[in-house]
Amino acid sequence: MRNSVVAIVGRPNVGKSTIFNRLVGERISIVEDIPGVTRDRIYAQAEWLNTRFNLIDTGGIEIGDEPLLVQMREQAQVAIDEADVIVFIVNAKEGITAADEEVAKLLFKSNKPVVLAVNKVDNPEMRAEIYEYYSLGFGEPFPISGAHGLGLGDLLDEVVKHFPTFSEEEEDEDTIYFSLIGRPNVGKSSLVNALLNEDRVIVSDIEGTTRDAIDTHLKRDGQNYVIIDTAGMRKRGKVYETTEKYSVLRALKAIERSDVVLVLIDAETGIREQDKKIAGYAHEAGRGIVIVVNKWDTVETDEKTMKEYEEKIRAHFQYLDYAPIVFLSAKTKKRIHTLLPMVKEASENHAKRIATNVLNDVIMDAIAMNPTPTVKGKRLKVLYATQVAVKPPSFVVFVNEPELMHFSYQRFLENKIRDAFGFVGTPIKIFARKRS
Ligand SMILES: Nc1nc2c(ncn2[C@@H]2O[C@H](COP(=O)(O)OP(=O)(O)OP(=O)(O)O)[C@@H](O)[C@H]2O)c(=O)[nH]1
Ligand SMILES: Nc1nc2c(ncn2[C@@H]2O[C@H](COP(=O)(O)OP(=O)(O)OP(=O)(O)O)[C@@H](O)[C@H]2O)c(=O)[nH]1
Repeated sequence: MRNSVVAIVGRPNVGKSTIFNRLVGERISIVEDIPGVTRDRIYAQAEWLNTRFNLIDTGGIEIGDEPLLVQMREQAQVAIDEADVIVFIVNAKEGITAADEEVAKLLFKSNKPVVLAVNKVDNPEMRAEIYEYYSLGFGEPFPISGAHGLGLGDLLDEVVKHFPTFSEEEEDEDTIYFSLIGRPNVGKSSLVNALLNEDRVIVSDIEGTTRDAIDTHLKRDGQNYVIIDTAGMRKRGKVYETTEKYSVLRALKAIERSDVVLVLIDAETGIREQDKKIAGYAHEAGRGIVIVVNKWDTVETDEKTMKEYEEKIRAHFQYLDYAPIVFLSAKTKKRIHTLLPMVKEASENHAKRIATNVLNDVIMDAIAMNPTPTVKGKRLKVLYATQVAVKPPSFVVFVNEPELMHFSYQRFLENKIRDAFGFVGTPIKIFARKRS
């Protein structure tokens, strides 16, 4: 089941980023610090009343040096195309401007649910002034103050009311959903085509669950696969679709629905900053990951090349140490046949459950080998561990004092779990919880 998507739209300086950060703030600060990922983000997960949703700050999508009105039209269009609910923000200190009216017109025509928020209403006296905003045609305006965190609860209550309901059957448990992400030109479409040509049994191209996402079905060795959003990958045209931020946004949506994400790297041009950013998102989302080095045909190879390239990747993507690397060529189809089995393995590991008794045997052996650390005279005691979730496999380790579980010891336990159960291709999560 996918999360609903909420997009924030409004003129520059109305407070979009302030509100975005308020709504997702805590989540952003708890995620691991992966270089380039947390900075200037326009997309994040948020939660309200136990409902998770994805939030887009369209203000972060800047389209070259187009004039303001064009920028705003494009941003509104992103919201209309991508979101289930749009939060339209205006500035109480400035009243309704011509640009507000222009955007309002576009949003109005789209028939998407729009919730109007009047920002910078920093004190109760100002609430009386919000009535002029009824004229924008979106019903009751919600007075908020992003800076002071006022009115956001009422606003979210209204937003959540408009979420569509998604049926659970949308996704088939026995099918492996995967997506290909990577910089423009790394060969995503070529690789999809290569996979399809190799497998004659293409079921069909059917309309995906999200608007204009086309899922491609294929079957190989009795296993069903769906490649997500291959249409989105091919689509080009609208001005905003050529911006880097927007292509990241597209990748994020595909990641959201994937069991496994193929992170493509171009062997010809090497690893770039943007590769790390994209891979970081996939890791953060907790999906299975396979790193694919495409265009391997362009590299002069001897017996050491692959090993050296692998070391380079490991150094650049340290947090992806669990991801297998496949070197191939979409063009010559060299080693293409190794890809789907790898995707399958990653997917199986991503969904794997370990019985509690077996898990505890491994943990206790690990502790016997490398006793728990002592911090300021207090020793960490591990009582027992249990797997609490799959996709990705998540473990809770019950301990006397969670603060005594140092990062390095947690890492040690993670490695032991990996050694014992072989979680190739999937991140795993470990949480220390108090139990006396
Ligand atoms: N008084 C007041 N100021 C606010 C409030 N919310 C945001 N601001 C201020 O408004 C200015 C613009 O806020 P941003 O969040 O950067 O606005 P934005 O819409 O993301 O702007 P762009 O990135 O240019 O599109 C900043 O100086 C904020 O501190 C608020 O509720 N009250
Ligand atoms: N030599 C070589 N060229 C390749 C390979 N795979 C793709 N290419 C070429 O790389 C270029 C880009 O390939 P695409 O498949 O369009 O790349 P993409 O990632 O889908 O690109 P965008 O749609 O822009 O995101 C094309 O000219 C391909 O022919 C490969 O394995 N070897």
